[in-house]
Amino acid sequence: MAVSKLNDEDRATALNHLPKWTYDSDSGGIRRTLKFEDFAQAFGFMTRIAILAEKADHHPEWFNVYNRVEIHLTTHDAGGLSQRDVEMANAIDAMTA
Ligand SMILES: C[C@H](O)[C@H](O)[C@H]1CNC2=NC(N)=NC(=O)C2=N1
Repeated sequence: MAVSKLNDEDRATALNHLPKWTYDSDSGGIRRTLKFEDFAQAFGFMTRIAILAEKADHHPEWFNVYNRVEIHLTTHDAGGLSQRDVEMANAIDAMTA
């Protein structure tokens, strides 16, 4: 399914609803860092996201050290932030609320 990059206005609106995420103008994506109690909690979270990502065919870029997970969401096919990233960010927020 074709997916397009959000324009500036739609991106600003989306980011207003995602206060835990930071726009990275260099990459055109959004970032959030999460901290868990320990590695098992962090990895369990990553596993749940991995299942969602496979279903959505939309995959996060991420980095994990012990209890910290740094997530970067961008849409390679669109060359920046798309609605798919916004949906993934919302799913992540819902899972960590
Ligand atoms: C062929 C397949 O649909 C694409 O490569 C999907 C897979 N996962 C993806 N994940 C992300 N983050 N961006 C994409 O453009 C993307 N494309």
